Amino acid sequence: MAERYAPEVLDHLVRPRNVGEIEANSGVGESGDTACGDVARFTVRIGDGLRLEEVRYRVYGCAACIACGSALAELAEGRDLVSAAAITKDDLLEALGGPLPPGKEHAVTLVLDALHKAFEDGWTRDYDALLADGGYVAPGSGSGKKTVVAAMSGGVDSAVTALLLREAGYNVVACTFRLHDAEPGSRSCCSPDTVLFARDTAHRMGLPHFTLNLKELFGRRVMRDFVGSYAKGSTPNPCVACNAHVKFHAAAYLADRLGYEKVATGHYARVGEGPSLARPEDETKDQTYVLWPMPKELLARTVFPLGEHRKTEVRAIAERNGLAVAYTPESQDICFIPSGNYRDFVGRKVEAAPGEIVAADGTVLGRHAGVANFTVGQRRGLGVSAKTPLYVREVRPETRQVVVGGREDLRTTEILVGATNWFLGVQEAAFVQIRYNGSAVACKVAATEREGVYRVVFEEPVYGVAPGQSAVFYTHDLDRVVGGGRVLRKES
Ligand SMILES: Nc1ncnc2c1ncn2[C@@H]1O[C@H](COP(=O)(O)OP(=O)(O)OP(=O)(O)O)[C@@H](O)[C@H]1O
Repeated sequence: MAERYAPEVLDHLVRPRNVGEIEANSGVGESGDTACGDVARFTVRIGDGLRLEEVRYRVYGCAACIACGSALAELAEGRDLVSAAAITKDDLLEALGGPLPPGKEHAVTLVLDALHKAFEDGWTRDYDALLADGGYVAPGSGSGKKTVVAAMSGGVDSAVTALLLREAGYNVVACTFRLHDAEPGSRSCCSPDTVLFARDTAHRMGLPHFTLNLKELFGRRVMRDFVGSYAKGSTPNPCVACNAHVKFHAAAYLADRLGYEKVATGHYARVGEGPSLARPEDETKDQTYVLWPMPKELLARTVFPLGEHRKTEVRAIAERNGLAVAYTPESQDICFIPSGNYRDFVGRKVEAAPGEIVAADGTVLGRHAGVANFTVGQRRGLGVSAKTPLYVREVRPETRQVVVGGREDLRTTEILVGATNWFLGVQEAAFVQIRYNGSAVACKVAATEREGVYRVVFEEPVYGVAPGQSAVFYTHDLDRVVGGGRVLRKES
């Protein structure tokens, strides 16, 4: 650690480069806050070929921050965007003649973050197409180069994904999505600290990194749907909604803007012929169930490197390569509810309207505070006592009734499935899986007179199937996903 500023730092202080603000800019980024005393603001102008024509900075803070801002602006200007996104803390320190004195290292993080936020702002300004209702599905650039945008959450799976792709000879750009405002102090994938951590991880691997702000899209397509589903008496799966509308579209959007061909995530799945979705090597981590709604055009340009690996190997790869993410815990079920208490989360968003708890014959057994607290198959928290265990059979939001019954009443032998997405021909569907960790049961699938709606008859009964759940169909060898859809309400 240096005891005093290097001559290069002093030079930047005496002759600061690129100070100012670009009026007609392509992106603005600010980091720090006046409470801690240091604020850095970068403006960038991006020209043809994604070249950083101009980079300007302003810093309100200590000498180290000012010198770092000046050095970073000078380093970045004139580069192409991808190369600027790969500038590391060490690159910046090298430009400043070596390490900063103790207590000043934060300056490097501050200015890099402000520059990256300017890039983030630039992408955000331009993605009306991404926010459009149909989502963003490009045909793939097919430039012939091995190029890939790897979605990096800050966890071990996506870090190893990027590493494996780099080792396989791809030009990799890592990107992290801000999906929601993480609850303060949480280790969620979207907390500001996690974005910094993901960027740091990418940079340590020598990879450029971008952040995309997808809060609006995620709020609209995932969180609103999540809350709305409970209020409508149906059971949502936010990971499914995110894969249907957000993650892959965003990665493909960035890939298209960069002229990159492929997109990758750290999901445990394979891309089979067709293309179709195939089960991964590690059956204990199989994520094909939540990937069914991926548009086929996007699957065609997707790589899942972890499909060939077991989780234990993935951690070992991370460890061998000295990645700090090697020991990160498994991510929680729902990324925007780190506490896991989704009833509480929904309860804060939906105005509760009380109603009746009834038996199938209409007998009133009790009262409840709101239908959003119930889901089919639920046993706990009914507030009704009976000699034999009671379960929620049905939620009727229109009459605010929750219908309960015994376990046998949950027995289901047939369902209707809509909003389907098929990778292979429907006739190949031989098994269906109704829950993420459930097992697949043999079934027969037939089209109905309603377009896009299928009748699925189970060969053995399934208990507690809720409307809104995903029904995912597999081939007779159980290896490939034929397609999937959402379970419809009986009367719909
Ligand atoms: N906020 C995010 N930004 C970028 N990519 C993300 C984000 N969240 C998830 N992903 C991508 O989706 C993949 C699957 O997400 P999931 O939430 O299942 O995480 P995971 O299996 O715990 O993976 P990881 O260990 O990488 O966090 C991740 O591996 C990553 O590629």
